[in-house]
Amino acid sequence: MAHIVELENVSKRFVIHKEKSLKERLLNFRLSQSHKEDFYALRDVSFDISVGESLGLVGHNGSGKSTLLKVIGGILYPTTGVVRRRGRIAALLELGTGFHPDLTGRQNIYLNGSLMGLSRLEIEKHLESIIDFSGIEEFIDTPVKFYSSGMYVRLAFSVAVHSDPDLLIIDEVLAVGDQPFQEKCFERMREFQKQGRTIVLVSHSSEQIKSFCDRVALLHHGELKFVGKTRQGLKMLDELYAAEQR
Ligand SMILES: Nc1ncnc2c1ncn2[C@@H]1O[C@H](COP(=O)(O)OP(=O)(O)OP(=O)(O)O)[C@@H](O)[C@H]1O
Repeated sequence: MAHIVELENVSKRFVIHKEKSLKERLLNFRLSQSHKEDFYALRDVSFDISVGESLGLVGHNGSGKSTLLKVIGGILYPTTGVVRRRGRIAALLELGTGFHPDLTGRQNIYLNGSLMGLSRLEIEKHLESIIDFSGIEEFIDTPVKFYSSGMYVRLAFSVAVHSDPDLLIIDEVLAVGDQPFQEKCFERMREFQKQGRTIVLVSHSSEQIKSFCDRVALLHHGELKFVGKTRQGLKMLDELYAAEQR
């Protein structure tokens, strides 16, 4: 089957700042209070995502899921390794990504839509439908800095699904939407599945992953531990969690 994304030995390094203890400062005869350290959020991750599949990305807090989504979506460059992707991508990442706080909801539809690859004409064509799906027409001319997190997600999801993506990337964000809106989103995502589009979903809800994903990729401390059948991956995730609790 054709691949929409190929990841080859992808690593992502961040530089983190650490406070020195007083002892360390005295022993090193240095007065600076912090030092820099390399931290690998992803290590040597390789796998492919096939056209039309729904892949769940699972792992504990801090395991590298959001970082990997950003690398897949082209928002972050990998430090080493190669990412190949095809088609139009719509990414729903951390709240507020791709939005300007001082602009209104309506203005942000133009901003966000163009970031997702829509022309002004295409945005105008879908404008009413985007506003309608979001269910926040009353606040559409209010600056988004006054939006609740649920309102942000409503607008962001609506723009994303109207951008005609080949690959839809969704980080945890849907969790902040209320139950009826979440159901509406999953309904729309199921339509996407039927149309043969590809979806990558991060969720801490095993039920959501089980009911929605054909396969899962399991990250643990930045390393890919498993890619394959959803039930098997979720079982491994539980085992890793149990091992860490011991
Ligand atoms: N810009 C950054 N600078 C430094 N460290 C970062 C940066 N972004 C992420 N990290 C670190 O990389 C690690 C992985 O973060 P990431 O957000 O990808 O995890 P996650 O699996 O999505 O976690 P969660 O389930 O809690 O959302 C974490 O330790 C995080 O602190």
